[in-house]
Order: sequence, then C-alpha cells, then structure tokens
Amino acid sequence: MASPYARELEIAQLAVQRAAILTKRVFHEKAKGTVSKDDASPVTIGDFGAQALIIAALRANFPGDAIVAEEEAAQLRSDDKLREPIWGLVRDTKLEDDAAERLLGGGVKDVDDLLEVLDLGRSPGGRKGRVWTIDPIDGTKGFLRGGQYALALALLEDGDVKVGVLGCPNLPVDDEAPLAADIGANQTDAEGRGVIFSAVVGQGATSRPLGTGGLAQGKRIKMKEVTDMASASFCESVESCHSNQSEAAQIAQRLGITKPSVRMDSQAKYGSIARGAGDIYLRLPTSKTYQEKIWDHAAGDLIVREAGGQVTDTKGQRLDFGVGRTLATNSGVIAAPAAVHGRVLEVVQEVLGLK
Ligand SMILES: Nc1ncnc2c1ncn2[C@@H]1O[C@H](COP(=O)(O)O)[C@@H](OP(=O)(O)O)[C@H]1O
Ligand SMILES: [Mg+2]
Ligand SMILES: [Mg+2]
Ligand SMILES: [Mg+2]
Repeated sequence: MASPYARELEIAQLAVQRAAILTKRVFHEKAKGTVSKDDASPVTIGDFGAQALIIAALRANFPGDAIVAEEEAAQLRSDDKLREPIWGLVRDTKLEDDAAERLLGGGVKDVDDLLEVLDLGRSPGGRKGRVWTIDPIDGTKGFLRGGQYALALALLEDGDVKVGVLGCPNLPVDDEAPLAADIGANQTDAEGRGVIFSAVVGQGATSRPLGTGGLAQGKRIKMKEVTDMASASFCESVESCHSNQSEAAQIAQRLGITKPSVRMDSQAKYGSIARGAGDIYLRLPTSKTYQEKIWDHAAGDLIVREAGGQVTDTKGQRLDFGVGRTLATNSGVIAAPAAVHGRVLEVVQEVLGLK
C-alpha cells in the first residue's frame, strides 16, 4: 500500500515545481508587474501566475478540498494591463517532462478562468476538513530585491499540517553548503540552485533539486545539533518591519550567540534550518495587532518539526493553523532544534517581558 499522503505529496511537489518555472521567468525580467495591495505590500505578476497554476493543479486533482491562498483576483478584474501578461505566463508554463505534466494536469482555460481559479483560494480555513494553504511567492520583497523567496504549499487536515512543500529557487541544492553571508542578497537561480523541501507528518523531511522536468529523488534532511550556543546563529527576516531585530540581538547576546544573524527573506529560513545549514529561526512581533498568516508558516512548520525541530510561538505554544486564515492565537515564531528550543524560549520570554 502506498504511504499516507503519497499522492498529495507528489501533486504538491509537481505543482510547486511547475509554478517555480513561472516565478523564475519573472525573476529574470526587469519589469515584474509590481502593484501595491491594500495593505501597501507588493504583489507581482509572478505571485498571481504561480497561485493560478498551483490552484489549477489542486482543482484538477483534489476538487473537494478547500484552499486558503494569499492573493485574489479583485485587482486584476479592473486592470487588463496586469491581467494579460499573467495570462500569457500561465498559458505557456508547463513541466518539461510530458508524463509529469499529464500527471499534474489542471490547466487554466482562458482569462475568465484565470480570475476564477485565483479566487478559489478565498476559503476562511478553520478546524474542519482538508484545507490547502498557498503562498505563491513568499518573500515578495526578497523576490523584487534579488534575494531569497519561496513557493509554499501545505495540506491541513482538521487544522493540523499533514503535508508541506517549499520550493526555494535561489537556495543551493547542496544541503551541506553552509549559509553564506550573502545568502539573502544578490541571488541567482543559476546552475546548482533551486531546491524543494518536503515533509509528510510522521514520515520525516526531505530535500531534492527543484528542476523543471519531473521530480528527482529526495534525500532525508535533519536539523544540526546545537551543542554550543557560541557556534550557533539566528536566521531572521531581512525586513525589520516583519521581525524585531533589536530584541533578537539582545536575545542572542543573553544566549551567548556571537555570530551575526543570517538574514534572508521567506520560508527559505525554515528550509535552511531544517537541513542544518542554519540553526534557529526567530520571528519576533513588531506590533501588537499584526496576525501572522497561515500560508507564511504551514509548510515550514511541518518541515522543521519532521527534521527534528520544535516550532512554537513566543508564548511557547504550537502554531495553531485551525483558527482561520491567520495564526490569530499565536505571537511570533521560535523554530529550533528540539534540544535547545526550551532554552531559547526562556530567554525570548525574559527579553520580551513575558515571564
Ligand atoms: N508586520 C508584519 N509582521 C510579520 N510579518 C509580516 C508583516 N507584514 C507582512 N508580513 C509577512 O511577512 C512575509 C515575508 O516574511 P519574511 O520577512 O520572513 O520574508 C510576507 O509574505 P509575502 O512576501 O508572501 O507577502 C508577509 O505575509
Ligand atoms: Mg504578500
Ligand atoms: Mg508570505
Ligand atoms: Mg506571498
């Protein structure tokens, strides 16, 4: 008998792989069709196109499942200048391997279907049933800056993450490659770059080359053991408005961490610590009102936990993906090897005044 979630995993990986062909094309274009959303955050034709391709694959393979996706069609309905290039990209993007493309299935018929597909991602989420979360480009600011970004897809069942897939086109394929100081800036997806991290609950986490054809063999990944805090470092956001960097510096100092933080955009942080290239991912709230989005964390949370890590918020609670489109009951994120998570949490709570 096939292992649980085998089909969901395969379809999710192929969907991410195909959508990454599209985002890589946009990454190399000077004009990325960037517009501002209501909350002033950027979105590009790459975000819309990748989301459409991923949802089309889910619609074809798992028609009964709900979908919580970051983007929606509203802006495109009134803007054909934006809509047309997205449609062109979606229409023309296929996996190089015909058999894999057939297996994935799920095309977008025309421009109207494109808008319809994008809006299939407006489920409110919740505690019941199967819900896919999609972040078509996580780290859009990194994508625009030429840094790291990720395509994130996860399956929740009754609020728990069962399958997580992260495509990271600009990370090295090699799990052993240490995090270079410039990992967060001036990136390419040239030869030797592009990795898919995946996890299924209870089955461990893997990495494999992202590629453009069909899926390569996966390799087991594991977090690095941190025996001595002095040799560890934090992975943090590049954007100081996404995570409080001065509090992180105080926490590092109290823990005896001397190395500078590695700053990179997107859930590439979760993937990097899951494969032992980095150590500890900290995300500290910058405001009392911001609620983290489930698509920003679902895939990364499972991949780190299946690689031997522990993921909680700053209160020490597991991330709860069953309360809706946001992590309304959580505050910040601490992802670390299980053996040191408790110590990091303790110091986070001291510095944040939570104990
Ligand atoms: N004030 C805030 N605090 C924390 N995260 C925020 C934020 N404003 C936006 N974000 C989220 O931060 C994500 C990027 O995280 P990171 O800084 O780790 O790269 C964004 O995802 P998108 O780029 O998909 O919009 C966005 O959802
Ligand atoms: Mg966004
Ligand atoms: Mg995101
Ligand atoms: Mg996004």
